[in-house]
Amino acid sequence: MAKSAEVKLAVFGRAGVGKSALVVRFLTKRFIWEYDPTLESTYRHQANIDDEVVSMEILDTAGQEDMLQREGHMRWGDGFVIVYDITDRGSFEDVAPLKSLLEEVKKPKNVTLVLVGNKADLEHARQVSTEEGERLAAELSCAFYECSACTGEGCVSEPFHELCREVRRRAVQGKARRRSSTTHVKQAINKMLTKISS
Ligand SMILES: Nc1nc2c(ncn2[C@@H]2O[C@H](COP(=O)(O)OP(=O)(O)OP(=O)(O)O)[C@@H](O)[C@H]2O)c(=O)[nH]1
Repeated sequence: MAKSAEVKLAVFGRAGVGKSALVVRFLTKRFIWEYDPTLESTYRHQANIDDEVVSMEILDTAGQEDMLQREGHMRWGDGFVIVYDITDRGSFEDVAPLKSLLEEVKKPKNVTLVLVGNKADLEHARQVSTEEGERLAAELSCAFYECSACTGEGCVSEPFHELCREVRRRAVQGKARRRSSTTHVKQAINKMLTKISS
């Protein structure tokens, strides 16, 4: 039987960058032109990723959420998609502060994220180059994708799947570390007991 895992993903980014459009494109392979500005929505989705059945809970946050809500959503998530709009430099400038807030809320080692530049179909209106996106992702130590929720170009599924992979990798590493430190403690106690009894 295939292994299974549950992963909670939250999607952040300035209002209007296309968070809802991306999530809906990922889940349904469709694009819907107009959405009500999101209050917040949660979706469930299952995918087979590297021979593991991954159950995702995806939270599409509201670009205009307040700080308290934002921090709550950051605490909730295991992994994060930060989205900017390649035709809106301001949305790109929001990315680094979002990462810093994530690090404050989660502690740096618990922040697993991918960066997505959306609206790649609007090349004529581009304000952020692909190289700038790549550079920022390198600074933030995360994977980077450019895509279009509108046309589906740039493989919209990949950021979500890669994020699940990274969350799972880190969970497995964390478990191994905890197991090895438990083993060390057990060995130390055994040593002490051997000494006392000899
Ligand atoms: N051309 C183009 N338009 C897009 C794309 N993605 C989203 N849009 C449009 O951008 C607008 C905002 O999209 P939303 O998905 O509502 O953005 P959001 O980030 O969820 O916004 P909030 O819910 O207010 O935070 C809508 O009019 C979409 O049709 C894209 O890839 N290309």
